[in-house]
Amino acid sequence: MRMSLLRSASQHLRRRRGYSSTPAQPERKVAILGAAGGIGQPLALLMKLNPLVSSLSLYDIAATPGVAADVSHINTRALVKGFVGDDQLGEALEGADLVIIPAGVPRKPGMTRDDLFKINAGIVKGLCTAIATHCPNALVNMISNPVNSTVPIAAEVFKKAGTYDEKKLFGVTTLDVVRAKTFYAGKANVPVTGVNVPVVGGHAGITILPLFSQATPASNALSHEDLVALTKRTQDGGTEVVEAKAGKGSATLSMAYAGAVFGDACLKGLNGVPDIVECSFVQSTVTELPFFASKQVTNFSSLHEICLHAYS
Ligand SMILES: NC(=O)C1=CN([C@@H]2O[C@H](COP(=O)(O)OP(=O)(O)OC[C@H]3O[C@@H](n4cnc5c(N)ncnc54)[C@H](O)[C@@H]3O)[C@@H](O)[C@H]2O)C=CC1
Ligand SMILES: O=C([O-])CC(=O)C(=O)O
Repeated sequence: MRMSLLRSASQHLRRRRGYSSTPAQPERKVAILGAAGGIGQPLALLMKLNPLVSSLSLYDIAATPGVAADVSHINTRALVKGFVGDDQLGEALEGADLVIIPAGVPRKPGMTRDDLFKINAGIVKGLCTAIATHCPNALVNMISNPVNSTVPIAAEVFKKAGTYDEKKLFGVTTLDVVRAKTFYAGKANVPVTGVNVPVVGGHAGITILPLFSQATPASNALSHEDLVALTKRTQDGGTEVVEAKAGKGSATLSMAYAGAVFGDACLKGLNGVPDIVECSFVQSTVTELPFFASKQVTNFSSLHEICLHAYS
């Protein structure tokens, strides 16, 4: 009796967190486009470890079958399939609930994210055209840079195809939040696990605006100079990694972690878990800018219908 009560209480808790293990657990297909890359591979690993994923579709223009074979041996729920080349893109996307896009070239030292625009805009345009055809209802998490431009490009592609739903398109700015939390905890000398810092604006240089005034737990140990230095370090976090990697790309492992955190929040939203809050670069009315990163609460009034409420 005691054991069965404990079991049912634990199942209830898991269901509330979106990790139900009952037969009613929803099937969720996640597709990663650019899955063979520096971000794509560790992101594939992390999504394979996520119990909310039932099907994981790994697509790239290069070498995905090897990555898929490797990840598929891990004994977790998600069934993994690898797809490669233009011909297999449609099959990779068919029925996806969530599409995560880290496809595109990364920066080298001396470049800005805007220098990636020409090549990555074309890649994103092609991939979003296929999403509009094969999984028009999917949530889209855009990682490819420059996020400040690739998200509006994706929106235009979806508008042209007649499938645009602004509540389903997200620029992934979670890495800025991850960095702000880490740097703040270090400076304020508080345990990082309990720290939260909203980051608004965009995902490039001074458009990245960490709101340390709203950080929790609040710290009065930090001087104005500390806050200025923390803000600058968060804004320059990407460049710090690009320079440290000295020509061998930009952040991949921390980005894969951040992408997995944001992807998990989207899946929980789809599963009806209430009040999941993450910052993201979305179509917005918070400022006069058409797109702006701010805190988003994901709620689902019905399956596949996501309602995002921006906080100002
Ligand atoms: N939003 C963010 O916070 C961050 C964004 N990034 C961006 O993510 C992107 C990827 O970075 P990495 O993984 O380091 O680069 P990478 O070069 O290691 O991997 C990119 C992958 O995309 C694939 N690819 C290229 N064109 C494709 C297409 N049309 N369809 C499918 N796959 C395609 C390549 O074959 C490669 O495997 C870059 O644009 C980078 O700037 C990187 C870090 C943080
Ligand atoms: O800096 C870059 O090029 C990659 C990126 O967006 C980041 O690490 O925040």
